[in-house]
Amino acid sequence: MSRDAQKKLAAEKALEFVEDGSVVGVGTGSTVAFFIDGLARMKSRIEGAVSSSEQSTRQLQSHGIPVFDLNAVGPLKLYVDGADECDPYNRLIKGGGAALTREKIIAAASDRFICIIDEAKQVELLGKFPLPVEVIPMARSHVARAIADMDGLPVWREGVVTDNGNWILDVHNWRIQDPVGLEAKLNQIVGVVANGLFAARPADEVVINGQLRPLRKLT
Ligand SMILES: O=C[C@H](O)[C@H](O)[C@H](O)COP(=O)(O)O
Repeated sequence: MSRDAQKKLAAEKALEFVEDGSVVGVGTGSTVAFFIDGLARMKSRIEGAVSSSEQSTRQLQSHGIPVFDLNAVGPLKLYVDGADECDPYNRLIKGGGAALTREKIIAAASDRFICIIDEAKQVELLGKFPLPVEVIPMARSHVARAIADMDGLPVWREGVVTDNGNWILDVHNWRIQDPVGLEAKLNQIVGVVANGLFAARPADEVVINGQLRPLRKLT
């Protein structure tokens, strides 16, 4: 099956968990684009969506799906989003599309986070995909030096400005043994807005090959 077919299959499975009358949290990316197209088919059954990016907002609105401010709707029952990497414990690297901060906010504000991926995103250890870190522009060099001190190799994603007006450093060279620890450590660097590790709040379920994989507890 092609990667696009796998993405579509995952998106279609996630649609089964959208409740009538609900406001759905919507992520960003090529996998979520299939989910939004599916959501359009059932738009009369939902109240609307909270969007994690300008890109997703445009797609939702082009289908006539109302987009709400998170502050106006409170905690969400369901958030659906893709990922760049996923480990066996549903911990993720996200932010390949620079939407990590808003994605993390919506994931935190949702009861249930279903992550939709294709097989190529599955890894044993996170870090082959460079870890995106959103930084306040004036702090770029400061944050880069702090990351270099942690043996990371930060590369500025030049030309990219996030929806929040910030910049992205992509960190190469890390094989991430302790995702929860690294996520917290990066958040301590002054000038970091958010990092693309979703480990403290992993996905509750991952949809892969059309199957829902529940959270596997760390022993
Ligand atoms: O910033 C972007 C998001 O974290 C996406 O969820 C992630 O990059 C996966 O995108 P795609 O479904 O296009 O591979």
